[in-house]
Amino acid sequence: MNTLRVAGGQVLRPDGHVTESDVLVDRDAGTIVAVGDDTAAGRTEGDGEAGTSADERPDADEVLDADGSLVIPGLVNAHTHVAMTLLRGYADDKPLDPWLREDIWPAEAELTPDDVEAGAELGALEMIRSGTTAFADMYFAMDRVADVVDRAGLRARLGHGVVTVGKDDADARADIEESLAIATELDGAADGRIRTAFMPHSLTTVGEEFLREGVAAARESGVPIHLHANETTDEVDPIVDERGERPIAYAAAIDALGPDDFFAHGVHLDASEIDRLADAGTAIVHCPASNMKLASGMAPVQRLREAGVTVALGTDGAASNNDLDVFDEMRDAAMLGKLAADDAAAVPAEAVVEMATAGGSEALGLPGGRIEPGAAADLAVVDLDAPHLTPVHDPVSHLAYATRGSDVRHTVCDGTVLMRDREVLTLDADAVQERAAAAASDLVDRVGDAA
Ligand SMILES: N[C@@H](CCSC[C@H]1O[C@@H](n2cnc3c(=O)[nH]cnc32)[C@H](O)[C@@H]1O)C(=O)O
Ligand SMILES: [Zn+2]
Repeated sequence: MNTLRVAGGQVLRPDGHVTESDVLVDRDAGTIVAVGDDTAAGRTEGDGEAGTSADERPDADEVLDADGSLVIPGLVNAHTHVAMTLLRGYADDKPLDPWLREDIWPAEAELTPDDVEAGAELGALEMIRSGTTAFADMYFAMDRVADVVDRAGLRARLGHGVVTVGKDDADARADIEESLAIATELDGAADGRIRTAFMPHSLTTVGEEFLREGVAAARESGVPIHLHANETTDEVDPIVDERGERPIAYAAAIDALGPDDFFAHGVHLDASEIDRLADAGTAIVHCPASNMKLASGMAPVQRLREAGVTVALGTDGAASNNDLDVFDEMRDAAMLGKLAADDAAAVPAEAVVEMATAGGSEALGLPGGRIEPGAAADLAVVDLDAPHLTPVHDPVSHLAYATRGSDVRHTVCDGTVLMRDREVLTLDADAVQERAAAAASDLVDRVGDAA
């Protein structure tokens, strides 16, 4: 067996407890084979090594030193538009609708596939650096994004975002076809690390007949559905006015509410919608930073979780966040969840850590999210040796409230080390940053010329 040992750290186990353990990984299979309790005998279960220091354990083909560190499942960013890193800080301080129409969509109209690739590379770099190993992406030029995911070594669920409002029937249909085609073509790419979804942008930006057609085709090929739902009152009210039903009821009526589907935001949900989501098994991806920045509102996270809805976390695009750091998202989710519930006990530390790990994997239907034998070897190793992480009364508290993405020292996905001692191995960090900055500056020039 070709092995990787993550040695000498404290490990976050699926039950939320932390133990001093090594994690042994089968690099070829990309899975965890053993998690040892470094108890009196100092042995690693299933591996039989004595409790010696990392350097003295020659049995593994590769060793990652996790001394003084916390080993956690790689984080899951369950909703983003990763190439929007190019638009980070481009347009701020506006509500969703004018922000999209006046600033973002005109800029995206000038984006080339090369730009999308440059932005996706920058996003991949940022995610690896901050311990994220899996993400869901809704954008365009997705073949380029898939290529970046493959090279970067990440895991992803990818889809082409469809918008039909303002388009004639032929263009609208072409956008739907593109999303369905991409979902078929890219599924299983990057040695199976890439899965796909049909991704209509939202229930208001895609017309009903197109939604029905696309969803029916997606169901036929077994492809899950991802869309923005109940993000703002501007989006909910017209559906209620025109149809006399809430958005989640509408989603159910067009067969878009299934157990493998995952909806972003879910800010403005009433009790009947929460029940419907729970009954259908559709997950909600909570994006607290984006919801605060665009003043969209506060998602009822505590109520969703109590109802049994799977809740994951997403950053949304870097233009509405403005970073891809899931540690920030955990803290924001906890803070905002308490404020929304008017209860400091709501959305506690364990809940946000679960949402960022197992909840994310479950929502996306991707492996990972748990450190246990047989699970995918997707890991982040957090360096606890920092003033803002001292002392360590409770590591889970630190993950939710004090850790930053820059505290991650190693990142592993599918058994491959993507970052070792803060050096990203799969991407040339300097080149990626330079290329993205140049692409963004050219883009702004082109948008200016087009205006
Ligand atoms: N094929 C579509 C592309 C849609 S991709 C997904 C879209 O979601 C947009 N987006 C980013 N953040 C948000 C958000 O918070 N809510 C709704 N849309 C967003 C993003 O800018 C992008 O235009 C077209 O022809 O325009
Ligand atoms: Zn979004």
